[in-house]
Amino acid sequence: MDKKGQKRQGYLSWDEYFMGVAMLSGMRSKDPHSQVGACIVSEDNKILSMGYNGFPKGCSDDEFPWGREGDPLDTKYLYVTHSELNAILNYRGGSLEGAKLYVSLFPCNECAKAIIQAGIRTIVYDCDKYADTPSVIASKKMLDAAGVRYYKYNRTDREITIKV
Ligand SMILES: Nc1nc(=O)n([C@H]2C[C@H](O)[C@@H](COP(=O)(O)O)O2)cc1CO
Ligand SMILES: [Zn+2]
Repeated sequence: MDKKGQKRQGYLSWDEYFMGVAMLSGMRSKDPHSQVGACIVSEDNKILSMGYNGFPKGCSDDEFPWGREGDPLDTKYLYVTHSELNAILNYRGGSLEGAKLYVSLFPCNECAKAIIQAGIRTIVYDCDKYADTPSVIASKKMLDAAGVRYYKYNRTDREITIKV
C-alpha cells in the first residue's frame, strides 16, 4: 500500500543492483557457452567499472575461435579476456584500493592475481560452477592468503524486465 509522503517500497537492494548490472554487462558477451559479467563498486557504493568476457581490441569476434575443444590455438581459451580482468583494465580513474567486485562467475587464478594486485578487497559472486578445477582452487588459495573476502550472492529471484 502506498503511503503519502513515504518512500517507495520494493526498490532494488545494493546487491541486486550491482549483480544485476554485472549480469547485464555479461549479456554483451559473444561467448556461445559462458557469458560472464563483472561490476566494480567503490566502498561507498559507486560503480567504477564494468566488463564482460571477450577478445581483446582488434581481435575480431568473427575471426578468432569460440570453440572449447581441440588444438588449443583453435579454442577461445588462449585469446579471451575474462570479465573481471576487463573490468579492472577498463577502469581509468586511478586506484581500485578497497573496491568490491560483483561477478557472475567465480574468478579464476589469473583474475585472482589481478584482483589482489589491484587492491580489490571483496568479491560477490553468483555461480561457482568451476569450483573443483585447479584454477578456482588456486584462486581461493591466493584470495585467502591475501585476505580478500568473497561471498556468494544471495539470489532474491526478483525478475527484472527492461524493454529496450
Ligand atoms: N571467472 C571467469 N570469468 C570469465 O570471464 N570467464 C570466461 C572465459 C570464457 O570466455 C568463458 C568460460 O568458458 P567455458 O569454459 O565455460 O566455455 O568465461 C571464465 C571465468 C571462469 O573462471
Ligand atoms: Zn579469470
